[in-house]
Amino acid sequence: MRDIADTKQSKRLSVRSLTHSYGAQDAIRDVSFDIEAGEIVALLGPSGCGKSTVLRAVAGLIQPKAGRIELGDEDLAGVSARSRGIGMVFQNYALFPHLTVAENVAYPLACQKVPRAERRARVEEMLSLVRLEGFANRLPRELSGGQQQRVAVARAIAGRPSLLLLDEPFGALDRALRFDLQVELLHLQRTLGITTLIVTHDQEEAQSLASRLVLMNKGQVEQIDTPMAVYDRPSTLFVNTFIGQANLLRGNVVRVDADRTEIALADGRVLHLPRRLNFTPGSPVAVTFRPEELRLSVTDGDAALPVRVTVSVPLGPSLVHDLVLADGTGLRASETRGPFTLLPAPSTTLFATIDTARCHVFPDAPDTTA
Ligand SMILES: Nc1ncnc2c1ncn2[C@@H]1O[C@H](COP(=O)(O)OP(=O)(O)OP(=O)(O)O)[C@@H](O)[C@H]1O
Repeated sequence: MRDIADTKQSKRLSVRSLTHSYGAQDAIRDVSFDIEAGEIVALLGPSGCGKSTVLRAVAGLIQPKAGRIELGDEDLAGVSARSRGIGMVFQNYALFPHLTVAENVAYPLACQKVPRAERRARVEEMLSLVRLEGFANRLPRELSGGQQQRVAVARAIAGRPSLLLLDEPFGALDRALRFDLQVELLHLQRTLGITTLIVTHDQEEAQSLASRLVLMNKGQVEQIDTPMAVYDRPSTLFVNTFIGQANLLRGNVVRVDADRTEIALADGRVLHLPRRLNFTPGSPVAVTFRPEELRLSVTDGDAALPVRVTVSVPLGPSLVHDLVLADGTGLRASETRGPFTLLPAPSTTLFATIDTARCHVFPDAPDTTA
């Protein structure tokens, strides 16, 4: 372990204005982000948003139409995939089926012409890192899915890459195993300090592994921030609705004062937000708020919205309520469950108050909706 940790040569990855198209349609446009040496960053976004295209370009598997990729001080434009010093683990990046576990892990070392004795020592070290010491002579088909992915990780890091690329590495595994492997990967990544880019469409995976997220939508970057910042301070409506759960109400700005903004909702009720927002009166807006930012009461209040309970579900320590407004708009509220919390009966009418200090407001143009 000390051997590899001491000789790590993690490098900073810099991606600038990366653009690529397959045929006439742009797959990614003007994508820029950096990963500091030793950092783990997740590319996150819905299916088809261009995550794998970015990864393939970084790996050297496709030649991007425009943009610049640098690893350390080196521009990767003219560097072949093999010579980039990058380790890769893909969801379906199959192990060589006819080679044993040890031979699979040794493969990149053989390509690098590492002497046989050193190769053997390195394979042992890698298998111990991924906790597969006793499995060296097995064939891949004699391993479980999780064990196979561990071998794939061992193979990817055996060549001491300066960058590790992971594309949905645990996508094929069940939830519990996925979690175990995520924890192991995080430990491994921290031990070795390898600069890592992970692609996933699973936001929990991204949030639990990465120090920063690159949120992509329709081929473009929407926000780059820490997991907490993208949740608390989403910069676009897409990010707000993609990360975590968000309720959405449409309305129009009716008045903007120095310290408050009034928004008329579709049903005529007016929300008073305790801050000045940068909208002109008349602007159509989308108001969003998390389920935990909606408070329910049995009595009507000043700015409360009457809601009908569809269903209330206890989820561990929380109680989640699905609600519907008179115009049919669905809302979700969640509250911490106490020993005396009662489940409201379906169809009960309650009054919902939005935490207007915490809700977000975005321009409501068709192209900003998720
Ligand atoms: N080889 C290809 N030929 C043509 N179009 C492609 C090719 N690969 C990807 N695309 C298209 O480019 C866009 C981006 O695809 P990409 O695979 O990068 O998305 P993704 O975010 O990784 O999706 P997923 O999460 O489903 O893997 C999509 O519209 C996809 O259909």
